[in-house]
Amino acid sequence: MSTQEEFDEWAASGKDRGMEDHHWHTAKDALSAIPVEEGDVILDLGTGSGYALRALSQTHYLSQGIGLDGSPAMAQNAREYTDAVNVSYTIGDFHHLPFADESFDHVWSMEAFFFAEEPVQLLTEIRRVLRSGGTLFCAVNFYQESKHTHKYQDQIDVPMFLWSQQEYRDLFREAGLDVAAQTTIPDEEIEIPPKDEFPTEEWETRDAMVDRYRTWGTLLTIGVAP
Ligand SMILES: C[S@@+](CC[C@H](N)C(=O)[O-])C[C@H]1O[C@@H](n2cnc3c(N)ncnc32)[C@H](O)[C@@H]1O
Repeated sequence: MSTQEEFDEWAASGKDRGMEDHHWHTAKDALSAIPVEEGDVILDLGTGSGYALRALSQTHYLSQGIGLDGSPAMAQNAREYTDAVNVSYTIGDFHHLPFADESFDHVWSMEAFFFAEEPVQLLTEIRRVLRSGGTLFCAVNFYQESKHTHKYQDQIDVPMFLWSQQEYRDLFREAGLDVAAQTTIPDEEIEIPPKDEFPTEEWETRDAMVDRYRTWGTLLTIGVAP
């Protein structure tokens, strides 16, 4: 199955909203750290339900927010979830961004990066469309150190790449971005049952669940265009 087909199915079955609810636990902290200034233009790559731009447009005066997604069904759902005039959603492949050089102040991407077939090409494209001083906020929960997320690859029919924290930093730099910061954001909202309730349907042990959500949570790597 192609990535587009997979996510078209997710959008049709309402999983886009499920992802939004779940990702919001840590996305809200990461989004609030983006140094958005009045009139900024923001790009959301692999936008899914488009919630990140909806949230930013409610708290900041954006000149424009554009969400790009490879799944037409995801982009269509995202359009239907908002009537904000300065936010739009478009279909496209994030390896070939249909935007002019230096046209964005910030790029946001959550839980989408690891679907790239050519991650360095994706980063190079992001570097190209960012203005000098512009930022990339890249949030992922599927990464090398968070070993209890590795099983996610078995639950989805498209290949995902598994980088370490160091590899994210190295590849950002290889694409011409400075690394401003890297941090992990714990998911404090997910409820973790007491020890005697394990195993659950999804988790073998309580320790595994704590490791996944509280210890490693979401990896946020922040790049800056020089
Ligand atoms: C796991 S979802 C995350 C959606 C949203 N960012 C969130 O936090 O809920 C990954 C999204 O990336 C999109 N995607 C995957 N590969 C893509 C590509 N090559 N170009 C554009 N979008 C892509 C998928 O269609 C999907 O909507």
